[in-house]
Amino acid sequence: MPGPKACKKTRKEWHLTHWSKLQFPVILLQIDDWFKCLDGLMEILISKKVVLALIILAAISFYISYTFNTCLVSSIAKALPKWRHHPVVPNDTPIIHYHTSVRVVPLLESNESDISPKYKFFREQGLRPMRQLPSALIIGVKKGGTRALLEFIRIHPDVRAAGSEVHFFDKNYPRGFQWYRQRMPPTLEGQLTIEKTPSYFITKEAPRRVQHMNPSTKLLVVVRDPVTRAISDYTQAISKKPDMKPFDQLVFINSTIGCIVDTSWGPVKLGLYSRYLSRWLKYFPLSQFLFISGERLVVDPAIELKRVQDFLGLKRVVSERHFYFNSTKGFPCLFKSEGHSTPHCLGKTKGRNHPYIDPIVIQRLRDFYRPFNNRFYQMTGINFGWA
Ligand SMILES: Nc1ncnc2c1ncn2[C@@H]1O[C@H](COP(=O)(O)OS(=O)(=O)O)[C@@H](OP(=O)(O)O)[C@H]1O
Repeated sequence: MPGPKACKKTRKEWHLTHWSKLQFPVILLQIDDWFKCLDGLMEILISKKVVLALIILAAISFYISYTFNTCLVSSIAKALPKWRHHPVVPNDTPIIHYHTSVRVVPLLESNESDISPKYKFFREQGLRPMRQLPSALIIGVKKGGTRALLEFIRIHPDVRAAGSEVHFFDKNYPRGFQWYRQRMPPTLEGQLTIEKTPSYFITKEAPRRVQHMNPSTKLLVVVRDPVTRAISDYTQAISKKPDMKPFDQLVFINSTIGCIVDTSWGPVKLGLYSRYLSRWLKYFPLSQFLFISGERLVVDPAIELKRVQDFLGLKRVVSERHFYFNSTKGFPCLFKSEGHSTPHCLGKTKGRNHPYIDPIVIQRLRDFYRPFNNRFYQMTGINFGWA
């Protein structure tokens, strides 16, 4: 049995005594013996050479990890500005759906603002809607029934419309066509984009500008008896400015009832349809216009919608079954539409009560408009029957 001095032997001796004991009969090995020899083992491990080797090893591994991280950070930094300078995904970038727990969100262009069911449907089908410039415009006339027409035609599954008036061809033209296109809803191939801004009809530059966008643009004009149109226009104006003078004072020069009609007053001037139309006809053939009767749109919307669908080359989808007459409102309303799944009418700014106007004033206005109306009937080939 080795005594306490056994492990104070030289390393050579230790190898001789203990390694030989490991390789040969284990019986010879005594637990006591091993405890005492641990000291010897430690002595070897903490010898100077081992410590030096460990320091070198640590230094090498630190250098490798530092170099790797620096390269990684610099390559990310190089890539970042590219994302910043190209914020818009081209329109033909496919929308990818991954069925994993990670939600993939289109990084650069978001169509999330358009939450209409038609749009959601496209996305669910993996289709790629794109924004297009309108191929049809409701250009007028103000207070003719343009909102009703837009809301009725957009029930059609192949029609998508800009919700609010964009005023591109009158006020926003300097912003450019790219800006205009971005205001349009996304559509699929075969779907038609439509926009309505009634002031286009009376804007001098609009015909040339629309032609510049697309000479085959289809133009829809909802017209209404210019006398009731003028009263409707006045009703809207006084609702915003209650201290306005009465209609019969504004409609005549010098406020003298029955005297000369003031054609410089907006509500009167806008009813001179033939004048405005002749401007448009310098840029577009008559075949590119569809004139819709504002009166018939109230009495029988389905008939007018049939004409509109035919003119736009659409399947006849919108029909009688989409409308009901709301006797409280006094106007046709919709059972459902793009934005509502329940029956609803147009807003309360549509179908306002008109103020009482002296019948003499009305007759005077009718006489005034007659020659202009006849001219308009001749130009369009349609007798709208305004008395
Ligand atoms: N279904 C239905 N519901 C409500 N109102 C209807 C409808 N169909 C046509 N109209 C008539 O539309 C008139 C408003 O015309 P616009 O939408 O062209 O007005 S605007 O120029 O956009 O302000 C509006 O004019 P007012 O009656 O003077 O308010 C209505 O007569």
